Amino acid sequence: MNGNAHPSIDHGLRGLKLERSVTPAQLRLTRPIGKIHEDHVTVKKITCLGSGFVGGPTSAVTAYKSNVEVTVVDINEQRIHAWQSEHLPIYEPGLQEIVYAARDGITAAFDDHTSEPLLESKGSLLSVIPSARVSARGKLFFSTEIEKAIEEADLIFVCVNTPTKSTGVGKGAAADLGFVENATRTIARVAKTDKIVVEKSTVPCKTAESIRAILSENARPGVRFNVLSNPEFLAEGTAIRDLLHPDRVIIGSMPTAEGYSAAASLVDVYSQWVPKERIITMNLWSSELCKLAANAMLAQRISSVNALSAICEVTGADVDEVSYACGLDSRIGPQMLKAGPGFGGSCFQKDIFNIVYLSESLNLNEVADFWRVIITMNEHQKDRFTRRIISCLFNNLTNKRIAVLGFAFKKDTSDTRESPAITLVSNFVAEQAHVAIYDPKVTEQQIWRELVDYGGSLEKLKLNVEVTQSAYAACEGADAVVVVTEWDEFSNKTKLDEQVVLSEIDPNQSISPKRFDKPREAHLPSPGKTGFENKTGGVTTARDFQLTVKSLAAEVGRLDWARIAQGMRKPRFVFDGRNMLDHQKLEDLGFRVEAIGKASRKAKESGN
Ligand SMILES: NC(=O)C1=CN([C@@H]2O[C@H](COP(=O)(O)OP(=O)(O)OC[C@H]3O[C@@H](n4cnc5c(N)ncnc54)[C@H](O)[C@@H]3O)[C@@H](O)[C@H]2O)C=CC1
Ligand SMILES: O=C(O)[C@H]1O[C@H](OP(=O)(O)OP(=O)(O)OC[C@H]2O[C@@H](n3ccc(=O)[nH]c3=O)[C@H](O)[C@@H]2O)[C@H](O)[C@@H](O)[C@@H]1O
Repeated sequence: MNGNAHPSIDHGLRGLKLERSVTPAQLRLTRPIGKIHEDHVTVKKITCLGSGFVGGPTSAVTAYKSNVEVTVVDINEQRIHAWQSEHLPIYEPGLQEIVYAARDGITAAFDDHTSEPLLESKGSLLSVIPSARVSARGKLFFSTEIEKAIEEADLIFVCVNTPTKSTGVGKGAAADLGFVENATRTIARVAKTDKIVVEKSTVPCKTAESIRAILSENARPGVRFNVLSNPEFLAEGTAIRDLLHPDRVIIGSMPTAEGYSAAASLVDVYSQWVPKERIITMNLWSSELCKLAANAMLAQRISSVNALSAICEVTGADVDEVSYACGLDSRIGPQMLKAGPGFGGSCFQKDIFNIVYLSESLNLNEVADFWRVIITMNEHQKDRFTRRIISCLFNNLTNKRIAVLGFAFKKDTSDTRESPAITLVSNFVAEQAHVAIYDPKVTEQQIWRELVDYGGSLEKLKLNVEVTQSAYAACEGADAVVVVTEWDEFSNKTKLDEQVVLSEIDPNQSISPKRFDKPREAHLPSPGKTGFENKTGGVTTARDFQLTVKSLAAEVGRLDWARIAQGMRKPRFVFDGRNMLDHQKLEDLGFRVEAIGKASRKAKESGN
């Protein structure tokens, strides 16, 4: 066997003809994880370094679903204290329920049939069932004692941040690996027994080589480390679902007996809740690169559809119809084709820069240019949206009040990193508008922090920006409402539409909740014939779907757009940055609606 190849991959691919008819699923099945290493350590205790958007939810689900005890530590003690409390430091649907179960032993608030948390988009079920607390202790711990937690663990997840470098060589492009290096050095210094070190943070290809070097050079005598790559693919807002039902789990190891043995130990942990055919083993460098590759490809789809949205706005084509039609091609698929104000979040931009920098370092300049255009397009989308707003508002924003609905980079998360809202608000302020911001989950402090980081002093910002506690307060007296984040509560689509969808469903049929998100009822595929798979690739039962719809129907506080209309200055503009609103209904209420990827009123009036 080739000494550099992983046997499980070689076994699978040897003799396999890669014809178009070979589906990814078939390819996966050719990599039998069961064959990897019989003789390996059974993991009893995991320590996770980093309690952020990945470390927290990943640890909670691991503790909840497996028989392993998980301790999460962080250099940010405040964050750990929040994880130990009733007010978790991040918002993610279902997270609170899973943490309460795994940390405190609470057993209620779970679906009787699936044993999964009943996910709600508003509030926590636990608030209505305080008596659900039981005395049994959970398997999830949050601690500030980093060294003790490292010492006790068999396996260590490294889930620390890897932001884009802001100074020095590679500034603005290369990943800052300082946090990974510090974490690695702490492990090397503290560990008194052998450890499996799992790189979960997203890192440039070949980082595991540096981690291995630091660990082996600094290890105490007799202590051995095994480094694995196990990138995380969860998306914020659906993190719990993604962790419970991942499309795939990737585990990269060194092509040595020790490497395979370490991989087998981690496979054992995941196989307690992930089907074996979804756990893929491969070499370390493929594993590191496939994470960057997945993000770059996903971001590329969004920039592609956003580029098309610009053409739609001028021609009168409708971007929702175009992307829906493209998504029906099974080779393209329906996900990540929603036009918007530009992608945000902590990873897409950072990881594309990462690939750009890697390509340039390898003297692959055309390759670097190819990936860089995705970011250029993203910036262009935010700029285009700003210009459209200015143009509609008679080329003048001075002293006009703009209500910005949503500040998080997407719905169902409190995360604001790289949110398009930051750029849009800053652009409006530069035009001397008065901006009123409302977001249901982002704190006022966080909004100020982002705006100050983007540029500007807090004192000056406060002259032109206010953060309100309700959407109505933000919209009162406004000249325009700009919907930036697609929070369900901003929707004016009736629950009746949802019930119609529900009534079409045969309860015995396996269907997907995703169709619920389709932009128009007329676009819904006929139930049971074509049903989309959900993001995790799994389908859910009609019963689960009905539960989802029921909990949505029970949701309180959808915006009353008639009330908003009453308080606004005329003409009343709504800029729908997410194509989430029923435009006809808004127009009936006297709004002028402009939306991404839809012909502007001006273009329509001039007959385009
Ligand atoms: N946010 C996301 O949706 C996803 C992020 N990732 C990747 O996962 C990694 C972590 O991302 P997030 O959780 O979003 O970052 P985050 O910034 O929310 O959390 C990272 C945490 O690590 C802590 N930390 C830093 N150095 C430490 C050390 N030496 N010991 C203990 N704790 C330490 C920080 O204080 C921070 O709380 C990044 O590489 C990111 O690219 C991967 C998939 C999804
Ligand atoms: O490495 C990461 O951090 C993660 O990055 C993304 O997850 P995330 O950034 O949390 O959220 P996405 O749902 O991918 O959305 C990213 C941005 O794209 C935008 N988007 C998404 C989908 C779409 O169709 N259109 C669109 O504009 C969202 O509004 C958001 O601003 C990937 O989806 C995850 O698989 C990956 O693990």
